[in-house]
Amino acid sequence: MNEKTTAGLEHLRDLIDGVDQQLLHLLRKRLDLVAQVGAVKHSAGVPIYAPQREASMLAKRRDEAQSMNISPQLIEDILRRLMRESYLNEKDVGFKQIKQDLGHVVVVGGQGKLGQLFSQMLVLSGYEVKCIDKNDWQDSAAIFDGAGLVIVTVPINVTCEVIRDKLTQLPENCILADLTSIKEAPLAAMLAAHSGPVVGLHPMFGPDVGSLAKQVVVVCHGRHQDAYQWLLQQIEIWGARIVEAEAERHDKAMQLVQAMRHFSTFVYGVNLCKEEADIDNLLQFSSPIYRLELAMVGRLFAQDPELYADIIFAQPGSQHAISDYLDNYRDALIMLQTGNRQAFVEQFQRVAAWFGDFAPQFQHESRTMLQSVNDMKSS
Ligand SMILES: C=C(O[C@@H]1C=C(C(=O)O)C=C[C@H]1O)C(=O)O
Repeated sequence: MNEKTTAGLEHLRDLIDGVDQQLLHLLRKRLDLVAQVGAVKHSAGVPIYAPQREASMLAKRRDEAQSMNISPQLIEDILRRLMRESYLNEKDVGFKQIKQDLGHVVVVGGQGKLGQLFSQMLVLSGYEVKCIDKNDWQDSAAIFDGAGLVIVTVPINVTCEVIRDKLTQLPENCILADLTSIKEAPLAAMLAAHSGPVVGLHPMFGPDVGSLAKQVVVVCHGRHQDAYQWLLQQIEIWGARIVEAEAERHDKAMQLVQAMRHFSTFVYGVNLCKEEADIDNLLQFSSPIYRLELAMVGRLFAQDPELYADIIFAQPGSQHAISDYLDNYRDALIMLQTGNRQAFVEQFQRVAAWFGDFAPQFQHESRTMLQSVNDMKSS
């Protein structure tokens, strides 16, 4: 490389640094505005996440980008990342308290990670929260006295037992709710233990989410919906979307969405371990999709085995879903063993037709994810 070109390059790089610094100032300005939005939302009780505003803003910026000869996807990516930052910043000012005269909240299992997250959100919304953990039952009568809401978030395998044995003496108008990832049995146990308002909740996220914006909370109605409607509204203010479901259908879906999926991820990990796969080496040869897949498998093993055992063992019906999967795996293996390439292709086409429009939609979505996996590489 000759001197002159290098000097030219250095000059351009200085200009780029200058533009990036301007970008930083603009980002600061945007974050300050978002903080103001957060304060206004807090006092008005407006949800942190505003999907319509986001959609219309993205559409306008995409159009403008197009007319400036900038890729619309580029501005969309940048704005989506900024909006994620906004949710975290808006959270700092706290949330409007929807129910002023509730009395306190008791979180049963308050030391668990999900219990801590919900306690934090409730405290950020002005509620007084008391926790009960497994060693605190001797004081429970005093803790429950005057409670307006009791949230049960203990391991699945003891949930029904705790409800049945410990939650029969709650104040009459107190709301009893649970956060268990299965719903039918805990809901029935709550309805039997308590004659006041009852609601089953299933937050469809782990405790490591930075914000509840865009997350889903499944609601299975129990009794006296009018009495706990404010709680659903409060959760919406935190940014989450409420999805109503019937307990039995929810549990059936969980056999596929959770039990079978986590189980196959578990087996994938077992297989890598038994094969003594060299992860460093695999990563070197990995495409972004493989890296993403490995990350999804690896992240399971960074978490609590008890939690996954609970989820997988929670419903007897999950065995059938998992065993059907094994049958399909075996059938597919037979195609391979018998060299039946044609059968493979035909099966593939059948499944593709069954996915229908979802297949291209998923391809599109995953492309963006894969690109960000690639962006994260630093060598
Ligand atoms: C800033 C707001 O809150 C959120 C963040 C947005 C942003 O960063 O642009 C847009 C919509 C909301 O989901 C708002 O409501 O305007």
